[in-house]
Amino acid sequence: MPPEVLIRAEGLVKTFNKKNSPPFTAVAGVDFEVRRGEVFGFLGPNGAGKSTTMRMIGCVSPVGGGRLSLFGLDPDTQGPQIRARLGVVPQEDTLDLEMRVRDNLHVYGRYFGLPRAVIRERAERLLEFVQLTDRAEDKVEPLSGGMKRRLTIARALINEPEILILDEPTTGLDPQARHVVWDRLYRLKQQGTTLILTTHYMDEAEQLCDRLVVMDKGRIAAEGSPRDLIERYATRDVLELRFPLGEQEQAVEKLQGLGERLEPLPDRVLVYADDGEAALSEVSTRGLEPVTALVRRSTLEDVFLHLTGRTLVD
Ligand SMILES: Nc1ncnc2c1ncn2[C@@H]1O[C@H](COP(=O)(O)OP(=O)(O)OP(=O)(O)O)[C@@H](O)[C@H]1O
Repeated sequence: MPPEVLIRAEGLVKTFNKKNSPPFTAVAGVDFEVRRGEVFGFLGPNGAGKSTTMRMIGCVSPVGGGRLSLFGLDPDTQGPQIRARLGVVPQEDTLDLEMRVRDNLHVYGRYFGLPRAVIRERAERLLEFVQLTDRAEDKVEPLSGGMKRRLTIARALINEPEILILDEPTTGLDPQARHVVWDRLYRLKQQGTTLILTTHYMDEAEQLCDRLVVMDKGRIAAEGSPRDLIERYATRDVLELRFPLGEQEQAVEKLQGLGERLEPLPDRVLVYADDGEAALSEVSTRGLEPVTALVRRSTLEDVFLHLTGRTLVD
């Protein structure tokens, strides 16, 4: 049996009316399905419409047009029933900084109307899960960014949600803290929780997502697994060449026809070729002397560049 579809969006739209300016469409008709047990990602740069889409999924912002259903329910009329089955980790931490770590979980449990004994048991289990047991009695304020993010994740799990929604879960964290968060999210997936996340980090999308949509300017540019997308929209290798100041334009002329595609960026030229090493030796055959030359595998960043002509992080 194919996995159950938990979220279905068809032609989903969100338009904001702003004073003294024309209406702005942040989400311009997107279609996607999220299946039980998968990690589904929205990858795109700032302003692509990811958070706006998440807010509609989280039933905190009304659907502006098209259709959206979660668990077969309608967010317009059945928001509370849906919210009871969701966990939400917003982009900005909204923890109570003056409160102790453990109390942040207890307050949330009471918000969901859970019995005290259940809250106590779950809070301890979740603190253990996010590795904050030894900080349970501390105030939230002095915790590191990574700890706060983990506590927000624990808080979002207090109602044992079927779907956990994470809006940019590791933005602003240092590399080590990001890896700890990724590890916990991976564990949740193994335990069967469906995860939806937004990110503008291609490494995060590649590490975590089973499937993702590439979003740009309110639209979906492509959909698939990270591997599918790379196979479909990029070559196996990329050769990155940097030339002395002012010499790139001339070099690009000499590079014409090399590999499948050339992508001149302000500070370097990308040569898309399945065999990067062979392309590199052709560079010197053509009499070019780059300052640096690097052969690497294609990533989702290359997919995004191909689809939109821009890099993910400006
Ligand atoms: N309440 C609002 N009123 C007016 N415009 C809005 C509102 N919310 C979002 N927008 C606009 O909609 C566009 C999409 O924003 P959104 O936050 O969904 O993008 P995003 O892909 O999540 O990017 P980010 O990574 O910056 O959160 C932006 O241009 C934003 O300014």
